[in-house]
Amino acid sequence: MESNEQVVNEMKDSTARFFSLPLESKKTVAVRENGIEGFGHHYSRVSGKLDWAESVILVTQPIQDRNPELWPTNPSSFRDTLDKFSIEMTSLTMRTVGFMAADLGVEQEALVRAFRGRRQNMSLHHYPPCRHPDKVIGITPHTDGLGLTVLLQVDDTPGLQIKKDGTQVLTNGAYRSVEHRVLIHARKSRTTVVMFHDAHIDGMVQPIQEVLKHNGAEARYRSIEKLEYMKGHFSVGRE
Ligand SMILES: O=C(O)CCC(=O)C(=O)O
Ligand SMILES: [Fe+2]
Repeated sequence: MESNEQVVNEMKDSTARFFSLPLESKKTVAVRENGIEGFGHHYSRVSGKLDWAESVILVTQPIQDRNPELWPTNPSSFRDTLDKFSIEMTSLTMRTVGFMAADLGVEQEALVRAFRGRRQNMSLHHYPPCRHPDKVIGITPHTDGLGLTVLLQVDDTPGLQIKKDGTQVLTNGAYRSVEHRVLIHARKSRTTVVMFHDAHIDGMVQPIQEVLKHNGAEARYRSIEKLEYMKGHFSVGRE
């Protein structure tokens, strides 16, 4: 059994090695027409500045939603590492959500059940340096929209900028979804691994009843179906 530190190190190492491969190798898992998953420049729809991020987007949980043909095989252990890392991040998320429940003063289960068995997506990002950083953008301002994001920085290059608060529905605003963007460094590359954890109960995005009850508060957000919520978030979120 490997320690979680070993799994995290393997993940950092494999991600850095993958992005250092020649473009042709990376293109073996290129995003397909009308697809979302795979390797490519995912943010090129954004106008104004040149999209400088190379990314791999993958669905990692639940297992039956995976598209293994888009999972990199170089380094050869990469798929195995991705699988182990995904499990680690699920477990980290569940523990974190447990702490959040304690902080909110509700039963752990009230919050944990919104996350259990839900979708987990992964983005691997590589931001090469650019001598004219003001001409390019890593990722334009956005909020992440799903339940909880865990970010692993592979190196120490700065770039993530947090701008202002947005809102968070599940906790009725107690935890906020923060707007952020990624800027490019003039001399150093930056690599990150980002895990997005979805949360909803019975297909609805809404404040959790126990949280409202505990605070004796009115719901600050209307209940909305998961699919409607996603459409709304991602049509404005990334532009
Ligand atoms: O790479 C980063 O630092 C942040 C990436 C990010 O915000 C995202 O993928 O949503
Ligand atoms: Fe983000």
